[in-house]
Amino acid sequence: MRYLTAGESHGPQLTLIVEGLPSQLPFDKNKVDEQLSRRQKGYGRGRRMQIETDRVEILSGVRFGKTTGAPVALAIENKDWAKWVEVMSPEPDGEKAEKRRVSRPRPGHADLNGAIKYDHRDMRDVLERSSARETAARVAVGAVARLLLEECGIRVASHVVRIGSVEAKPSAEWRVEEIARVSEASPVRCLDPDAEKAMIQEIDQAKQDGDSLGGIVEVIVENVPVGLGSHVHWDRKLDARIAQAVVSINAFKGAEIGIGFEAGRLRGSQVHDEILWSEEEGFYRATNRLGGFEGGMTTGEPIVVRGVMKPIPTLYKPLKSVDIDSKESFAASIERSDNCAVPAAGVVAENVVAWEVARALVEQFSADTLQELVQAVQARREKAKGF
Ligand SMILES: Cc1cc2nc3c(=O)[nH]c(=O)nc-3n(C[C@H](O)[C@H](O)[C@H](O)COP(=O)(O)O)c2cc1C
Ligand SMILES: C=C(O[C@@H]1CC(C(=O)O)=C[C@@H](OP(=O)(O)O)[C@H]1O)C(=O)O
Repeated sequence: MRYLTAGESHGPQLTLIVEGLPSQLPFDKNKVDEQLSRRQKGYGRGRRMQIETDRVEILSGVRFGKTTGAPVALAIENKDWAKWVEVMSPEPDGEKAEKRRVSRPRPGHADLNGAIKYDHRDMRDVLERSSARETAARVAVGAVARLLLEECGIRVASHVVRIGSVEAKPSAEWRVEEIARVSEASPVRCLDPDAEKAMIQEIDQAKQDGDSLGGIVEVIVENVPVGLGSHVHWDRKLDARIAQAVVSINAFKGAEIGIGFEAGRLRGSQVHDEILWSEEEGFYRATNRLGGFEGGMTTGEPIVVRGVMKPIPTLYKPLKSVDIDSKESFAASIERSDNCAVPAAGVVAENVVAWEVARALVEQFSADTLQELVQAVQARREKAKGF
């Protein structure tokens, strides 16, 4: 499976194409819309999220509620476009756009590098596409992948484990359903009520100071069959693909699987998960410190992946930058921005991870139809249990 997204932040719409889905997959549009609406929430978001109501329009690949096997094309409207029609015009000589040219690059955003690379004197031509508005399209892609995962009994959830200086207490034994339910009820998508309060306070304080905040999110995937991904080639290692997917989210600077960087500090006996066996379960691990992966392949234990998001680059508190025309130093000023998007980004992370797991499934098993895939996954589970 593969996908493409297109669309500018203030253009008419985001467009996405998912290619390679099995046929006969029940396509519940409401479930896709639900993921989009989750991404719009979260404490710390700016005014744009009050303007948009993200929903998909199905353009192809679905008929009478099921996928046909053809590429699925979806569109998400940008309601804000109505105010940007002239500035975003594809016609030559946009006078209004010329007057509103962006010549002041924001430190930490794509503005300056993109302008130099693509030879744009109006950095709007960069920022429109580098905007995390695009993550709405990626969430829709992941939501489609989840329809498929659900049919295979695989569940995904996420929660926020850090915002700024506030860290949530670990929630070791929680199952995916509980994580999903509790995080959903929290404005910062956090499982620890004390940390939640402190996170909200820290976001408010940063906003008051004209500053922004980042944090860490954790994604958990449960009921994954053994042996997704492969040790035999670098680009088939599923843990590596997941890390790439997470770091590709706007403002994400790192990913770790299981205990991740902590593993560098500990001894082997404290890191590796002992292998056990029982009649009912077959092989299983006593612990899951390696986050569900050995040799780039799933162990059957939950996949646990964390991603770190840097603070939002657009700041009310001025940071020094240089105007690309006058070459004069200025202190950046802005109109509108999120000041913390970690809770929303957790939803993005959840969905990009879901996509990678679904892609691995379809790549590995016979999957022209949903039924073939479900049978193959079941067969793999039985094989692992009887091994
Ligand atoms: C959900 C989400 C919302 C974001 N909102 C903003 C925002 O309002 N303002 C901003 O400057 N950056 C925002 N960002 C981050 C920028 O998109 C990102 O920093 C930029 O594309 C540069 O890419 P890089 O940080 O990965 O280098 C957001 C990111 C995410 C994931
Ligand atoms: C539009 C979204 O996020 C945007 C991401 C973003 C950025 O620079 O990444 C900047 C802001 O854009 P605007 O200036 O239009 O308010 C955010 O609102 C979204 O998440 O759907």
